[in-house]
Amino acid sequence: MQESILKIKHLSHRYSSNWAIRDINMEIGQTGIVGLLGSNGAGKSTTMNIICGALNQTEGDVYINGVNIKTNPQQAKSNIGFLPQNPPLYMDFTVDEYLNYCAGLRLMSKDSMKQAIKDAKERCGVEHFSKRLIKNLSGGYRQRVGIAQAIVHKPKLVVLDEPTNGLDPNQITEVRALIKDIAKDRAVIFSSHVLSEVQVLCKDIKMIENGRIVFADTMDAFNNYVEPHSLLVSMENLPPEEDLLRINGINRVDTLTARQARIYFNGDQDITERVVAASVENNWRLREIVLDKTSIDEIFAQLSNSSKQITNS
Ligand SMILES: Nc1ncnc2c1ncn2[C@@H]1O[C@H](COP(=O)(O)OP(=O)(O)OP(=O)(O)O)[C@@H](O)[C@H]1O
Repeated sequence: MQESILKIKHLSHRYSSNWAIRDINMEIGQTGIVGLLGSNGAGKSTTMNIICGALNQTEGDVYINGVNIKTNPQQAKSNIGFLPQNPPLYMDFTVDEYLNYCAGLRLMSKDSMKQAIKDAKERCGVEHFSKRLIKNLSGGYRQRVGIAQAIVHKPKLVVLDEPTNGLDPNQITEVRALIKDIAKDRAVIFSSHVLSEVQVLCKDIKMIENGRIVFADTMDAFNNYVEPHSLLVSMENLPPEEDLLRINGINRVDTLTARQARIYFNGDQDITERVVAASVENNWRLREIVLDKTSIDEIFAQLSNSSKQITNS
């Protein structure tokens, strides 16, 4: 079996007296995108900084392609590309100067550097700005340059800390497409506090809250978990609860007002169609039907409270 590109064992970190992360375990494969989702202060940056060797952990181990980053940092880091939350861009460098400098830091040979920089620029769509000063690029293009420095040495693992933060909607779409593209032939782990972003990009999700992993599974499993199980209806002729309970799949009804009820169902999303059909058939005069979507804050609260520690990754 192929070695996982990233393995984290019992990772904990304490800043002075406060634990920022506690007992984090995870393992990710050689390709695909993994999303690290967490609210502000959850511990995403701390985890990523340790994975990339930018911060020395208090406890636990991180292996990059089987190599322990603490005991063998140079070899482990050769397989990592990192875009920190505040990209380390030099505003007075041109794109070419900056990427040359970064390739040098990666100890690339002069011979391989030229082609590698050309490849990274092409991949990130910045080749036409090669001679432009970074300070004269838009936010989206600066982020592309940040990603180009993270892939210039062709690492097997790319770590991106909130890569779309602060970008406008078009730039976000472009950077997401770029992330998808670079993940075709390597593993990418990126952090975000935006659930929809993780949903559109990732095959696996790790949710971190208060420094602990509270959910780790596939995106499909997560979507199942957060699927709505209740809906709100408003009807001119709201029927008695027992009539609504006769609709297949409904297991509870709370009448809220003379015209409004909350209906609980078994998770089968076709329920809305059946409610609409029953309403038409019985002249209940449906005015509104809304699925109760769980907000990201509620999901975090639920997962943190139930301490759902799934570590089957
Ligand atoms: N250098 C530091 N010294 C002391 N405490 C820190 C330091 N860096 C982070 N923390 C604390 O550690 C916890 C985790 O922070 P971290 O930056 O890892 O979270 P995050 O999920 O990346 O949040 P954000 O999205 O706001 O960056 C927070 O409580 C934060 O205040």
